[in-house]
Amino acid sequence: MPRLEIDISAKTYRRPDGTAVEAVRGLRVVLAPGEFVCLIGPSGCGKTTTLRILLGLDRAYEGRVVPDPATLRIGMVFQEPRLLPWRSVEENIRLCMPRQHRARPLDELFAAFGLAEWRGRYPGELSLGLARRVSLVRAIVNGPDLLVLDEPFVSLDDRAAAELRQAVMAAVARHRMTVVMVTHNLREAIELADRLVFLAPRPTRVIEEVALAAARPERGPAWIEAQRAMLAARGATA
Ligand SMILES: Nc1ncnc2c1ncn2[C@@H]1O[C@H](COP(=O)(O)OP(=O)(O)OP(=O)(O)O)[C@@H](O)[C@H]1O
Repeated sequence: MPRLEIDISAKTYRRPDGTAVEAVRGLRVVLAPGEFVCLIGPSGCGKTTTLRILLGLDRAYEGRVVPDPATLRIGMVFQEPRLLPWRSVEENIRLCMPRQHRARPLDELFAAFGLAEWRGRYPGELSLGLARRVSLVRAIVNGPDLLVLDEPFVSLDDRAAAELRQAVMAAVARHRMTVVMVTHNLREAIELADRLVFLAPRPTRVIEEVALAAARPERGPAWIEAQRAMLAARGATA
């Protein structure tokens, strides 16, 4: 994975009545290879718009993403796990693998993510936390260059969110990839990210960047709370 540059000088939507909605203006984020960056911003500021541009789903903007998203292998975890309901957990994962690799053993992968006992089950039998974990494994099974997580912990209870954070850490430890996560939750961002990028209200841009140097396993609750309090005192908000 090379260095990733997201440079959006302007993104404007047109409402059906012709009026303009300026979603992004002058947003620039540069990610080092293997870096984990969290985008934190208020509701409606333009986070989804930025992710859609990063994923190559929206090309109607001024600016550029380098390298072109079309040339990258990207794994994506949406809030909605988007699993095929008529396929088992294992089939959901194998179906997104290249045909020539589909038969490869996945026992170790399922075990590493606590999914061994769930591989034969169907999405309708899974809790939201488990379904997102399956969606995470599906996103990384082919070794992406870039992993994009859109509010992955929203609507989970504390335990399910903690288990999913462990799974994200396991994914990052197992496979070196650049990660972009969008979140409203400052604590979760502090627990996981190498760098926090705070976004302004719409039209969004970067207002502050904070590097977090501590190794992830050393980020206990007291450390996370101290960082959060320090950022809150400086006026950085989620
Ligand atoms: N297709 C569209 N047409 C017009 N306006 C749009 C369109 N899509 C998004 N917007 C507006 O652009 C702004 C940014 O939207 P976006 O979904 O990117 O924000 P967000 O930060 O992801 O929001 P949230 O935190 O609620 O998920 C919002 O004001 C939204 O109403």
